[in-house]
Amino acid sequence: MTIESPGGPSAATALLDVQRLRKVYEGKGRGVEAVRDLTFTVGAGELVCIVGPSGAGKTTLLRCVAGLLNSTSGKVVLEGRTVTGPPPGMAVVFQEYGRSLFPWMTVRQNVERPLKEKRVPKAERQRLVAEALDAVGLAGSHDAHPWQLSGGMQQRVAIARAVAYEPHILLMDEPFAAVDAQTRADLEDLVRALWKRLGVTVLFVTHDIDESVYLGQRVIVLSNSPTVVLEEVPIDLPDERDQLTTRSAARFTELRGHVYRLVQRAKDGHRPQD
Ligand SMILES: Nc1ncnc2c1ncn2[C@@H]1O[C@H](COP(=O)(O)OP(=O)(O)OP(=O)(O)O)[C@@H](O)[C@H]1O
Repeated sequence: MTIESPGGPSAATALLDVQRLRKVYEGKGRGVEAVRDLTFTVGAGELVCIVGPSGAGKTTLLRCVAGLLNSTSGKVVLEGRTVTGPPPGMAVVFQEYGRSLFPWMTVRQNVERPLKEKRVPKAERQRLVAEALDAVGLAGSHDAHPWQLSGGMQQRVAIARAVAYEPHILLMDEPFAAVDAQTRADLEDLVRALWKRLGVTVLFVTHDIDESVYLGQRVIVLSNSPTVVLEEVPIDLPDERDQLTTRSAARFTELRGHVYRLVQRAKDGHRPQD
């Protein structure tokens, strides 16, 4: 099987540029080196997935990219500016939708809240909220409260909230890990549809190899902690993807097998120079 050499834009043309990122958690007496040396770029409008074994430092990486955690060394540059706190052009969807939505607010109020903080005028806010809820298939649930919705619907609200904010880049940290398989498939297709429709750049972290190949234009495979990039795998599947045809294509199986073997080697402690 042929896998083309790593893709990815150059640092000069990248929307997101992660340079030699290192993160050591300082504990009592000793530090935990979660991320050793991560370098990669994401171009404007790309959909890139990150996979790696459990504990590989995926969440640590995403929190550094989102400006929620300071790195020990190296830097994250978004749209030409070094990230030192949550950047204005970024939205994040976390795995724990239950905790990310305010239970006392309606769906509409949850989606609207970041727009109020951004001081978007009322009429514009109403339009953005209605469009975002429509786009995720929740046009009829504006006045519901999160606790009245299923887990999958709650995650749709979290996605709508991120999309309404009109981010330049959307970070997603294992967003579908807690929903059932059928809902997960629907939400994967929703992410692809929104990405195409809105032209937003997406960085999607998952431990699910099939999901990374199905969603991504490129898959960045991380080594075991302390983490480095093991390989960047371009996903040369047709742009039109659907759960049945794409997942049963021979090329999907090849790519999935390739990423699977990389992750297995990562679990065994393989490093790029081995
Ligand atoms: N606050 C912290 N203090 C100390 N060590 C931490 C902290 N957060 C994470 N770690 C350690 O850093 C490493 C990477 O953790 P991280 O949660 O980023 O990995 P992950 O790839 O997201 O894991 P998973 O796939 O299981 O969610 C692990 O060894 C973890 O124990």
